[in-house]
Amino acid sequence: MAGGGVVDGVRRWLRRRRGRTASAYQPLRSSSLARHPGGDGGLEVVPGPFALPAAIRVPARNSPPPPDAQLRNERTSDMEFFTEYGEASQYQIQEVVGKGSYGVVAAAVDTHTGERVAIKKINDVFEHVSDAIRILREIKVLRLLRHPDIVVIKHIMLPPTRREFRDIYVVFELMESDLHQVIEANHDLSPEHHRFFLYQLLCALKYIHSANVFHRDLKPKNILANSDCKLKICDFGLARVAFNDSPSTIFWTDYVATRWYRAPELCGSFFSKYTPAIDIWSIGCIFAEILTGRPLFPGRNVVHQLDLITDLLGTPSSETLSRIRNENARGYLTGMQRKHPIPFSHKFHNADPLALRLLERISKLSREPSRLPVSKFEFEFERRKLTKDDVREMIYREILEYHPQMLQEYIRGGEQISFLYPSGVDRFKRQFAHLEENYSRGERSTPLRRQHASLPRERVCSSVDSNNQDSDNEERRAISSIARTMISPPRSQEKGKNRASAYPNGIINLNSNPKIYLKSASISASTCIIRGNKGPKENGISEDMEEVVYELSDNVTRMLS
Ligand SMILES: Nc1ncnc2c1ncn2[C@@H]1O[C@H](COP(=O)(O)OP(=O)(O)OP(=O)(O)O)[C@@H](O)[C@H]1O
Repeated sequence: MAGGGVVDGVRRWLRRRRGRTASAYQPLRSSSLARHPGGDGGLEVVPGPFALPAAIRVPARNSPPPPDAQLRNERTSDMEFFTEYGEASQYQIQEVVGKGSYGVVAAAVDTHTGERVAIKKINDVFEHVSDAIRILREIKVLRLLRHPDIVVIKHIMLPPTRREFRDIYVVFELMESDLHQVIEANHDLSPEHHRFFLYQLLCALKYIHSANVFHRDLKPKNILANSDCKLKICDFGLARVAFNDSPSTIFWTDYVATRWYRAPELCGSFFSKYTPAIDIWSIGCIFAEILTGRPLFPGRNVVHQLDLITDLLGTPSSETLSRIRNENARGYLTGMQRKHPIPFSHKFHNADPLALRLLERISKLSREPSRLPVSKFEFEFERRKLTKDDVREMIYREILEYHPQMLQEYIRGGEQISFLYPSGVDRFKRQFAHLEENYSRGERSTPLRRQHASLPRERVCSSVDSNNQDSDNEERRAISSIARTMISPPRSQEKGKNRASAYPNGIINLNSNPKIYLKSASISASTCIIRGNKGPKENGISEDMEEVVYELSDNVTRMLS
């Protein structure tokens, strides 16, 4: 879909530059770019086309005072108490390193490996269903997208209870800073830095888009950075999965992605269908900011945003205008005084001409290979109206992905598993509260308000992808996951029963309450999958089954709405 051709373009640019200024390059310091994990868990070899540029400055973090004595004592006693179980004593929290509207992020040490990690605490996850869905989406996407240029979730702490938990603690690899701060702190970035940053961003984007995912909120603050110039894309809370190639209507009414990096078609719902070009646009804006040190289109509102974009790129052609669905947007742009594009060499005086050629090409959609789309079953929840309990169950199921033994028990239908594995969350809560207090004092900051997440509902006409063979295992896991978690089983049938057996042979009573129908649909799919190894695809699910599940889902959605 996106990024592939542009990545090739960057490689060519790098090679040409290398030919010209070979002496300026140092030997490769890292081979991390050389091997990218594929979506199927394998490795794809990507040529590392250039050496790493010089280290960059990353602003120092404020270090709050060490925890007080009481906390130290609690920590010691907690550690002793939990040593036997591993989980809770595994991380020693050190300092708060960031705050977003969804959580506080602290640096910590994994005492098992000595590695430093970042732990994000998300409070009151279920206060609003839309926030909880955003978090579910983010942890799911990050579990499925594994790439050196995308931040990795290493672990998620086990909540103390399955049905009542409210906070979650997600353990990420620790990064030193983000691109926003890097741009602010480094006014002397070299062309080598520009290229290396862009290369990493495009590699990540190629991978994200080929998995059929749109990030939708790319901006410098959502790109984590290290002083060795390593970048990693984070914050997938607004990401969406494009399920197939057929038309999909996306309602963007409450879309809240940062305006400055927003593609023009999102400044007033121009079209009914959007493409990965929205992310390519954001990357173009970010790249321009890397080149100049200033945001390219710092619009004060949506109308001002369109003014700034057309000031540089000119007013759209009448052909483009005629495709704009939204009358207000079309009217505004049609009535705008005609503007001609400004040559990029005038706007970016000192930039490498090859970089500018690339920047001009970034809005082209045509070079977008696709491969290994993520399973649509993983994101089947996007098509439903979910209750808090539904989302809680799904998040719990996601968390179990990081607790394999418990996952096995969960799949077998065990209910009392948490007794065996005490959660470390209570201790974390106290430590975070302490650190946050100091962090806020040091920063004189007030807690950020959560922006209510965009929750555009997508209507997708299902069609079966033909190139999904590599993700068969993922599909099976996903369907199995839906079966277990999409909707909790009726309370009356929960205790001590194997859930699949509550619906023998997958027979569904169409006269029952629609919610039960929904549950039945999921469970019958699971039953089929569990027994489905005898089917035509050895380890896969049949395409018919996909359609059956979707048809059932659609029926239920209609019945519920
Ligand atoms: N893995 C990490 N390593 C180091 N710092 C991090 C990491 N993840 C996040 N941070 C820091 O914490 C801040 C908040 O994190 P994040 O953006 O994930 O929170 P959020 O609540 O989703 O934010 P937003 O309000 O943008 O949605 C980031 O801006 C970054 O500075």
